[in-house]
Amino acid sequence: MDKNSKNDQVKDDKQIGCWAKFKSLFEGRGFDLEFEYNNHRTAVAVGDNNDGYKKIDDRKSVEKRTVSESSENSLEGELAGVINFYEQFSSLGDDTKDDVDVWRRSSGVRNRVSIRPSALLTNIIEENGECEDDVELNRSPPPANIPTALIYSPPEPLELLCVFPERTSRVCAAACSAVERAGGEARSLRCARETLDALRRDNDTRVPHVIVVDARQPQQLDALLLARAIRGTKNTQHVYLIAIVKKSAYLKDEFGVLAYLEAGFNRVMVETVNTTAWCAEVLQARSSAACSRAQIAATAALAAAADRCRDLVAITDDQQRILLTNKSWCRMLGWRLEEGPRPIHEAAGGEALRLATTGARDWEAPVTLRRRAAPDPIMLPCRGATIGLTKTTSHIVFVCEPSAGEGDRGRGSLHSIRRGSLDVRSVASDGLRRTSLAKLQGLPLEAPITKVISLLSAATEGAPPSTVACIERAVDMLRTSELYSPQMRDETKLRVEDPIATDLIGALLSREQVNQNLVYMGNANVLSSRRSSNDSTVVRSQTNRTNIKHKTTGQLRELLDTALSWDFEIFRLEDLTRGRPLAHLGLALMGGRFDVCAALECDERTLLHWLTVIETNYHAVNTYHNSTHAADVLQAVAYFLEKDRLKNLLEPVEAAAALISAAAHDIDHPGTSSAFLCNARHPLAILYNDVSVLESHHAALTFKLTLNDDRVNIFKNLDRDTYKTVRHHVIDMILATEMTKHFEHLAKFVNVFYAKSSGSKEDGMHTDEPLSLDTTALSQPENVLLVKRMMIKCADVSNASRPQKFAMEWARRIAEEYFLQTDEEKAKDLPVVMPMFDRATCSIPRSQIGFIDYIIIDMMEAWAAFIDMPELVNHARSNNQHWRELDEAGVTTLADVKRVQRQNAIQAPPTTTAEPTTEE
Ligand SMILES: Nc1ncnc2c1ncn2[C@@H]1O[C@@H]2COP(=O)(O)O[C@H]2[C@H]1O
Repeated sequence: MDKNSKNDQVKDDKQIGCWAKFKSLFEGRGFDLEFEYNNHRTAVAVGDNNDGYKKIDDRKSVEKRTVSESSENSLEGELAGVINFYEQFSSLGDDTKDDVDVWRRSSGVRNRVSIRPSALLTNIIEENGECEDDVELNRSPPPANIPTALIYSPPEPLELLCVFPERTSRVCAAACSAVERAGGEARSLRCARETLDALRRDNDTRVPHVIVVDARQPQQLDALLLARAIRGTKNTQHVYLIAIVKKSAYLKDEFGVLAYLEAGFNRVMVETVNTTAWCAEVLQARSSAACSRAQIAATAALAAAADRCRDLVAITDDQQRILLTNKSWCRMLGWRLEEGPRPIHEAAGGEALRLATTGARDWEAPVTLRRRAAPDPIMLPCRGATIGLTKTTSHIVFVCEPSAGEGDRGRGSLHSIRRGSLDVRSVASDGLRRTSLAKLQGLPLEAPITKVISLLSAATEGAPPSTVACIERAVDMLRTSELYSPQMRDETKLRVEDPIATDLIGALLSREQVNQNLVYMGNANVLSSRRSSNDSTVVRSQTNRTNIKHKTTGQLRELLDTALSWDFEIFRLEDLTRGRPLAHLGLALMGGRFDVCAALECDERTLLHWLTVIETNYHAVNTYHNSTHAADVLQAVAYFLEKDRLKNLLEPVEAAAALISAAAHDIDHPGTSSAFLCNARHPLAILYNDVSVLESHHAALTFKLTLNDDRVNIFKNLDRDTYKTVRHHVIDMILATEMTKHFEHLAKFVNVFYAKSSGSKEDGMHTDEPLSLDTTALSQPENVLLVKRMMIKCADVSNASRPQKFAMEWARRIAEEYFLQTDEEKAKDLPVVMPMFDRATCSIPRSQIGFIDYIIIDMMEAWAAFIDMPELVNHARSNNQHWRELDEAGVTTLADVKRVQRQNAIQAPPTTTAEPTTEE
């Protein structure tokens, strides 16, 4: 074929392909069309009301082409219009390999329809919405190995359509009579127009098995043009097309058949009037057509199956260009339902792809998939296979198992988890929910835990059964929402052996002690009169109290000089300051050593006022949760801040925030627990919805008091951003003191800063392995947050890690406070949060042993190694031992403990009583 005729052919292709699409897709539907070619929008269209053809050039000029009246409704007329359009259209470029994109606007929605004019099979791709039927049938070649059951097709009466311009054609008559002899049915038509009309009309009911086209008289019937038009019509892929040619023409050109085959004919046949020959011919054609139809239907069924499965499926050609993807693939990776052929490596990588490219026939390996909406790839287990009828590969199939998804997964098996539905449609039946869920699925959101589960799931592939079982267990645990909820390591033993410890730890760690079914108490202020009322925020005026002068007597000064030692005499400070240790110690540490005033750009006077207001809002009547406890926690935080690890880590403003949090962390503590407040329906519990009641109140009141009055507002000179940062840190640290989240904070800290050093057992569940400190994670701010939380938490319960005499006094004080709560609960007929903490029966040593064993030791070990302060653990262990000895010695009640304390005091060198040093 010379270049000119080739070009003509190409042009014909375009015309026919386009025409066919016009006819089958747009006719009568009132579409507005735009064509995009080589990304150059220009073009055309069939007008809304069949008013002609428009040309819209570069979206600016609109040229209307009206089909002449005379040619309207005729095949020639329509073709003429389309040819006119295409002449202009093809002048844009001659690269016929490119798809032509047609933008179809209908009901305000723009759909892209992609047409490849030069292809025998015209692809139609709809960008929005579901594919149309013809898309399903056209889009992929049959797989190489279609199961025979799927392609079995029962014999059916033969349908023949003859297209012969000559009414009295003998060839046509012979063909028709052969069909009748074979028990089939024949129709004959005379022109292309009638043929195409009939095909469209009967498209769903009577698509013939065989169409015979008379190609002997091109002037009367352009057989090649018609063949292309037929192939461009819906549901005609399986039709067996026979071209009838003259013997002379047939014999003239040995490659002449190629033009027919390219146009869509299946066979070129020399004219014959022999009925027997025709009979054999049509029977063979029927069989071939039926087989082709069954294969196409089977392909459609397999494609539908792929679309409905939750695995992500992609099929490539031998060049690894993706030809077909299923809906899960599109949803998960953010692809459109049908994308033009694109290299798989744009979407996938990893071992699976390596195996696919090295010619493996069948493989299972992890694949990494890139999602359009998310920066990080996901790793999934993938099974793949190469398909080919012969030794050469025609297709490569990738089936990737989604990791845990929504929907109907079963529990307990990794397999079932991996099979968790990614198909959000399966979990909702109504369209609205489906849409919004589908949107959610497309959001670029993924929690790290999801990635972890994906990775773990991928790691099971090919792993030994013991490892798979271990990973399954791990994934099961990770899937629970209560990742950090406390689980006592030896709960049974604790319960059986020590109900007191169980009581205490249970109360500290769990909110379940709260009984929601209580009878309403009537009076919301159920706090006893021994505690200040906090049913409304208490902002006590400090006017009659403020004049604390930063003047200290010699003794106090001497004591404060030791403020940064771990055996700091906190109770002596309490005495020397007449129960106002916080302001003094705060001024010494925050104003002096840590220069919080410089960090916050406030003067010392403001700091002094602030400390005073904060201290005033602690309840001196509380035996434990008073300002001495606040001062003690402040002192511990200051001590920790002096450690090299933290000194080098925290900015001055962060250190200031830590000291502020420590000082204020229990402000206005009522001396009863959050559980008590919830049970009593206290206004604070109502205000904070029973969630983190006390801690929320401490944080909120701190800011309320601070911001209320310029004279105490230590934040007043901070710029907006710094204030926000400080506020964030203070709130975060105060909230971290909530004991129900104890294990959450501890586990996060340990997970981030400790690595298993060696000796890990195969099942990975062994917990007593040596941990080695790894501080590389400190470069990330969110991990520094974990450090700060851990710091205030350890400070908050550091009393058990103090030298023995301090630990004992704190234990006595907290026990007293617990007993008071129990007294009050009983008096008010409230549920008793810690029934074992009854002053008559409770063993204080045993409560301390439990507290140290279950709360203190692990945490202090982690923290002590981090800041290099072994005495934290040493003191805790020796206190534990001491309590055990006291327990064995029969020490039980408060009175017993006090007696021991007195004996110890007599044995210890006397301490001088200090003069009060503050002026009021
Ligand atoms: N030595 C101790 N013995 C028993 N419980 C304690 C001891 N020290 C602190 N706690 C508890 O630990 C809790 C930590 O947070 P709170 O300060 O709110 O309340 C504290 C007490 O309930």
